[in-house]
Amino acid sequence: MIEQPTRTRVGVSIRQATKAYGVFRALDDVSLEVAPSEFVSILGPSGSGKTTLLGILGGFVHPSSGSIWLGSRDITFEPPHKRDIGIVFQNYALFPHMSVGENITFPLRARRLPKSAWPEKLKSALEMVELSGYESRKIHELSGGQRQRVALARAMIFEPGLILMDEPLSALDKQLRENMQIELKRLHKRLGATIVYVTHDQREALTMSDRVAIMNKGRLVQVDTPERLHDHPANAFVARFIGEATLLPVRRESDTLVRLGEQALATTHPVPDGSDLHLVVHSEKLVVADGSEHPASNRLCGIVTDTLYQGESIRVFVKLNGGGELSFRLPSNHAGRALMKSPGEAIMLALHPEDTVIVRDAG
Ligand SMILES: Nc1ncnc2c1ncn2[C@@H]1O[C@H](COP(=O)(O)OP(=O)(O)OP(=O)(O)O)[C@@H](O)[C@H]1O
Repeated sequence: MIEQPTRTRVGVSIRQATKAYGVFRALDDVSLEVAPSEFVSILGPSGSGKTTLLGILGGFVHPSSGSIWLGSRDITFEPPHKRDIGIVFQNYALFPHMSVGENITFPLRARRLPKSAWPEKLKSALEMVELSGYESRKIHELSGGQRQRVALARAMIFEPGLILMDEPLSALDKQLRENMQIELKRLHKRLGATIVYVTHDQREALTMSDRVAIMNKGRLVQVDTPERLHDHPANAFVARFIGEATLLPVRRESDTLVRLGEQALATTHPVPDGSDLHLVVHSEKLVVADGSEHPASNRLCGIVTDTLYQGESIRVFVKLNGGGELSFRLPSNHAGRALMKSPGEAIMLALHPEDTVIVRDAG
């Protein structure tokens, strides 16, 4: 394994960037600071502006206003090849007629680095992605995961200050994709490169990133650690987008109390002001109330409407007595099955006040 101590670790700063196409704003006043060595994912629904944001970082899209900084350098008007940025695309964009070695050293050729410096750089790039000995192979002789690693080595060989990735794993099957997520995360830890990663897969973003930036309609809605995003979404849009959550309308009673129908629910988190409030119920935070739950837990009563076997878990759908529906999961093991109810049976669920999260509507 090779460390790359020579790598310049720089942060990137997007300042009040807007991209307008006529009256439509693909990006609307977006500011984002990515720290040196940080891994930040951009996550959002289709058309929310992720690729546009990556494009203005890479220099393929010119912002209508605002500026882009790489460390202390204003790169807003620099062409892509002068930006010191490595890019990995979804389809890898490898040259099929070239060998692995020729593909990886391509950026050195493009940058006119003396040929005498290539072998050493190629050797460490191959070691970095664990493909030593593959330099003569043709691209079509590689697996999807290996191709992805070649693309990564090619993006990293010139030691760029910033690496941009646009859905780089989306063409891989589920198993390989999950392995590559872990591999990429390890690689990032080892190399300390600054990475901005676009994905529409929330699980991928939560798994890999130091922070995730959630986009909607050209704007950043929340930029936070995966844990904060999941457990403390800024609003109903983020709550619906992250994790498996049901949102139920509630009324504010006090700073620590809301009402769901006639049922009072306590929370340890300050209840936001306003009349458009929702309780965020993540299925994994609900437990069947069987006496073993925390005594301060909120209780939700209802009738089981359906059960769905999903391999590692059983998803149980419940119609609440006060109106509203939600689902929760039981592990598909002996203990889980012991708590199972059949459709038509009454059930009581417990939700700890710390897991009782209230958000405002997206607004
Ligand atoms: N050249 C263009 N002219 C006009 N509108 C554009 C142009 N490029 C992008 N857009 C619009 O800007 C919005 C954001 O597009 P963008 O490609 O950044 O979204 P995205 O979040 O990457 O979506 P996806 O996940 O589908 O790739 C979309 O509504 C798109 O139609």
